[in-house]
Amino acid sequence: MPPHTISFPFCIHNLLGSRRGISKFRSFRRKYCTPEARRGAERPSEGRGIRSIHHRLSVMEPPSPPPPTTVRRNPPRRARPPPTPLAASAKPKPSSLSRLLDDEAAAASAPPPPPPPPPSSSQSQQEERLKVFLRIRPLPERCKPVSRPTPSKDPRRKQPKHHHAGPGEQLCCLAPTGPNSVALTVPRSKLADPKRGRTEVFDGFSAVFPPDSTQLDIFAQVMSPLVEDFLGGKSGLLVAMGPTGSGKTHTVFGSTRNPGILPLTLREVFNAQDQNKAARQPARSFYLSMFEILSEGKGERILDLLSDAAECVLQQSTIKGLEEVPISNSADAESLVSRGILKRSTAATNANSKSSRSQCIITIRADHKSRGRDSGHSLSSAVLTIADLAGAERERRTGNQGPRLLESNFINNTSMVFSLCLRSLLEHQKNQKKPLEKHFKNSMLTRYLRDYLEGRKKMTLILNVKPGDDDYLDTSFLLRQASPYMKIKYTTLVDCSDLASQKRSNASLICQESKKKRKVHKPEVLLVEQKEIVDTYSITKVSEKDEEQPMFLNSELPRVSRSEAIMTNFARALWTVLKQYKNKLLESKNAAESMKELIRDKDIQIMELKKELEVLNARCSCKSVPITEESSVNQDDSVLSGQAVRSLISLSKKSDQDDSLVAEEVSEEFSCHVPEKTSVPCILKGESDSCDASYMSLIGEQEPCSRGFQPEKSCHPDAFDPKFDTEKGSTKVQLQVLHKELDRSESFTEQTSAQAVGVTPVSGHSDNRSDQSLSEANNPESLNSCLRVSYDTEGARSSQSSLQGMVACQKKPRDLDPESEICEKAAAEHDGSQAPDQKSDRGGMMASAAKAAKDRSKGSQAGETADKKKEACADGPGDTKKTRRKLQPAAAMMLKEFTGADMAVDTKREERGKPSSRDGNGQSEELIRLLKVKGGRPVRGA
Ligand SMILES: Nc1ncnc2c1ncn2[C@@H]1O[C@H](COP(=O)(O)OP(=O)(O)OP(=O)(O)O)[C@@H](O)[C@H]1O
Repeated sequence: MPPHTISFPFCIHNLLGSRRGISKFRSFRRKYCTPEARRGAERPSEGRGIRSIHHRLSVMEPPSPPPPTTVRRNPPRRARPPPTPLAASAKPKPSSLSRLLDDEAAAASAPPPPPPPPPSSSQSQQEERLKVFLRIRPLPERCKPVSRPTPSKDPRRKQPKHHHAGPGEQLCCLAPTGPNSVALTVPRSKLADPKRGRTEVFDGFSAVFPPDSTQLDIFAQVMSPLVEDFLGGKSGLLVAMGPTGSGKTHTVFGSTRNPGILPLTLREVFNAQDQNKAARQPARSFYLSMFEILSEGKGERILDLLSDAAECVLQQSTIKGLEEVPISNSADAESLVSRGILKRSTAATNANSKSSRSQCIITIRADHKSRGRDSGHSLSSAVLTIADLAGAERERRTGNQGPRLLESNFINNTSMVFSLCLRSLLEHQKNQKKPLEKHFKNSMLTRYLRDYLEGRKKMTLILNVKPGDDDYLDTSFLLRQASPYMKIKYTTLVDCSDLASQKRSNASLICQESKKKRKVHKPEVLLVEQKEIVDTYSITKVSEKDEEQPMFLNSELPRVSRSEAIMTNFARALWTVLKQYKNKLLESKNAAESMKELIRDKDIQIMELKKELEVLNARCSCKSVPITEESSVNQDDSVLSGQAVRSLISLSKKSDQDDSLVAEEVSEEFSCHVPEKTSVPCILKGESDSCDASYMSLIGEQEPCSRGFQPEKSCHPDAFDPKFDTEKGSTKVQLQVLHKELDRSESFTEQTSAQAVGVTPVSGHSDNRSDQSLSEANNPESLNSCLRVSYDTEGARSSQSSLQGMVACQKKPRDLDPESEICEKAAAEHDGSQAPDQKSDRGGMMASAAKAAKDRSKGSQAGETADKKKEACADGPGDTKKTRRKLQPAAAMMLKEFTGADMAVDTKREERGKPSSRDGNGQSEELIRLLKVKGGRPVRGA
């Protein structure tokens, strides 16, 4: 009995030899042991006791090693049988004879079976999957390959002993197990338990090329279908992937003696071209471009390998600045490629003596010229792309350092991004709810190959692997990574590979989608709409074509939605900016409106002032001023002015001490206008005083006329203090007075002319000397002379005698002018009371008016006087020219001087940033202007 069939307690009982144990043992043996075992157990040689146990243990077989684990990846699926109907399955099984009879009868009566339906194009397209080929590179010659025995499936079979590689030998970890599968065995050194082997079988490849495969074999199976599609107008891509030194470059470019896929493709293409020419089919023109994507430091760069031009720029999936060289035969094309290979950046690493440091991409573009010309449709061109990627590297194996290490990082990153893109596509296809991740954005290579990586164009992968034990990790990683890609389906391939037309079709989709949404968000997509109109116009033909491709449209929806989102965001941003501009416009519009209103108000004010002025003019012209002077027109100016000044000085001497002080200030101020370089400075001081007085008397005379003031109140000389101007409205009054003066001058001239013809003007004050003197002062000629004294040095010289008289008058005013005393008395009598008699003494009226003005502006005069003095003094030297000008009519000149000084003061105040008191209501300037215009009018008789 085999010992392993007996449990331990029974052995003990057997050994003990007890009856009970023996009986139990026998019953157990009868029950569980085989007859052979029973016979063996009953053998006489195998007695009882310890000796028999030892014997039994010695004959026990040694334990066999555990069977190796085999993992199958991508096993081919078997088709399930169609489910049988329940009724049929419920029937009792017929006998074999009856079955035969039934079959014969059915074959005779049944119609012939319909032929299997041919696979439709859509079905075949749906079935089309990403082709993944595997090429196993031969081991280097120095390494003698040692084949590892394939693991036996029978666990009972004795497993062969592990073969240890001798010197110069290398074990292979990868071996093809069929046309589409390989077995990857974990090397012993990598096994956690050396006694347990582990093998992975990768199945489902389009083809597995063993190490002894030739380049032609590869081309025939891998590249030929792509070339056929390309010549048929379809784009295609072949990507060579694999770890460094696995033979990617060898596979793509080959060598002179052993040309790779690219030279063979070029030969194939031009062979087909020759055949087309022979068959007189429309010829195509081909263009070749070759560039590399490399990393020098941080960023990625694109370099054209066929031209000396430096860098190219990647814009979406188009490379700007890339030269496409037209090729007419394979030899030229191959030499071009050879030159490009020489330019490609390579470096020696521990893993490969000529390791590629960049991703190299070669494109062959076929232009269908004749088709475009004849039909008038846009040209379509197919592009065949071959990409030789730089192999993933392990730092430990390559021993890279410094810039090489940076290159390694770039290469590995690009490989990873490429793999992620395919992985995402696969997962998206498995589960449509999973979005297609935008991994392509993370590298230039994937951005360029976006259409292929998102399943819109056909791609083929060729995995290059090294079979050595040392390369197990690289090989395992690549196989695990890439074997799922063969499940990627091509359901929606783009027929037309023309990038421009594809973009247009995308635009048309955006247009259609936006049109739908426009109903909902009308104002938001207003700007987008305009853009879309242009797009729609330019893509009419394409949209017609799109209607015939519902499948394509379905696949484009995610992309379109993304583009739409971008456009919507753009439109929103634009809308916000426009809103802001609109608000600004409204603000400025409101500001303009308010300004307009302000201007309108000002205009109204000006108009009112004008009207007021006209009314005053009319009133003044109605009231004729008594002019008692009969022949003073013909008298000497100096005499007249002397009389006038005399009378005024007498008035001023009658005023109180404060008034005289103010008058002194005023005289000082006016004297400041006198040029310093005058020849008679000592006289001018007194002259100016007298002139001021006369000037004030003139204005004072007019004031009751124009404003109805009481004559008793106007007898104060301060009434004509220039500082009175600072008060609001005073300017208006003064200028009105001046204006009246102008009118008076005119009327006086008229009267004078009338006197000359014998007409004596009627005046109630003709017998009054004071009035006479005032009327003399009112005379333009006398004024003229007075001003001549004040402002014109030449005039002062000419009338020196009269000035001397004026100074004398100033010294003894009371003696010289007793009339002034009377005036003063009258003023004192009527001071503070209302005496509307306009025919009363004008000197008293002036004095009272001046006093009232003085009281009003006394506080503000002190500061103002100082300012004015400064300003006037500053203007003094500049007034030299003024003093030398020709004599003008007194009123005009006075007005000019007055307004000019005011204007100067105002201008300076404005310059100092202080608002002018005269411009408090903005009317002074306008009035001055008007009066200037009025003053500039030629005075009759002047
Ligand atoms: N199938 C092959 N038959 C003969 N020699 C090969 C084969 N594959 C590769 N080789 C040789 O192996 C060496 C490395 O190959 P290759 O440069 O093509 O590797 P690679 O994958 O392009 O490496 P890398 O990614 O570093 O550029 C070359 O000398 C090449 O001749």
